[in-house]
Amino acid sequence: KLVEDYTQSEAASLAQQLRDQLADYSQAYYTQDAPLVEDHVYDELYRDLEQLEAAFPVIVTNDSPTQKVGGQVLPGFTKVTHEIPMLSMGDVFSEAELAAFDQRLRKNTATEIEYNVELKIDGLAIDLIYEKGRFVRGATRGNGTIGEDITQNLKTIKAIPQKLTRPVSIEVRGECYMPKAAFADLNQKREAEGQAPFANPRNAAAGSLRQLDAKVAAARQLSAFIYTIVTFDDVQATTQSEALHVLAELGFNVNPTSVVCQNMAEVQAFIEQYQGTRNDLAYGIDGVVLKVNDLALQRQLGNTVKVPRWEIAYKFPPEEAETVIREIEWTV
Ligand SMILES: NC(=O)c1cc2c(=O)c3cc(F)ccc3oc2nc1N
Repeated sequence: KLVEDYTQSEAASLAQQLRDQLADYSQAYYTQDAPLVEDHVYDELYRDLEQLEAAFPVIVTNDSPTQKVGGQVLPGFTKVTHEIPMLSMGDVFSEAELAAFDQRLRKNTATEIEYNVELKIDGLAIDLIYEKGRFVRGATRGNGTIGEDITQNLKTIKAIPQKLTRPVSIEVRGECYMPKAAFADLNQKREAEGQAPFANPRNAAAGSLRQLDAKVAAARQLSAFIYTIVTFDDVQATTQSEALHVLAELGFNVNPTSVVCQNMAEVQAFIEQYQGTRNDLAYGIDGVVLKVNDLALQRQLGNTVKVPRWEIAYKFPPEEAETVIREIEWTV
């Protein structure tokens, strides 16, 4: 049937079927790492939806995948207030400091402690707010209390769902990053156009999210991993590892490599595993994050003015330095 042969209500219901199908396909593609259909199938359905919405503009919905790429260029970013401050993490650079963190915690708490250990994605922190399962606002950390509203740019990131698998109202946080391959492509283009290349994927991601024209941000192939549930009105979790499962069930892209460790020997094994193989990852990491797994204990330990007491980031030695040293050894 040609688009013109449909009545408006037929077009509206067909468009919604297409949107639901496309949402299932992109969710599977970005969260289960298991595409349900070939890309060309997705593209054909997407084009059908675009044609239906072009023929009947009134049927467009704001969560339609066709609306992911922003419309007008913004004059600037409006400010947003984080009701619950977005803190940064304390960090340590040696195993000794890491052991001291662990000792200090164990001294302060009567109960046993297990950690949820996660890769430290080298990107920038983002805050996402969903109302009844729909993405309504995305923001940068800013100074922790005042951030910038970058909803329009975050809507262009395929790994950030417009609609959750359940109509829950929730605030979550994660890391927006540029995959290494996208970073290499972007710098190749920039050098071909005589523009200065970005120094690293983190700067490239930050620069892309600061774009006032969402079409530019959309072209930057950004991605995101979500790692924190901020509000628990509509969802429950008692540990960080459980919270990550809940986030994945809701349709968020969650990094698959975190593990629960009972002691520092297990933490050390995780560090050694990933410090050595970080070059094989499709995204940049600059360390690992240890989090007290029990959420009630996290709340009991609380935060200092700047950082949570219940987590620490262990930073890997900078890899650039290692390669430079290796080259010098080679020439000698
Ligand atoms: N870069 C990261 O991969 C990463 C970063 C943070 C944070 O910055 C962070 C900051 C907080 F105040 C609390 C929890 C956090 O958890 C985190 N977890 C992660 N995996």
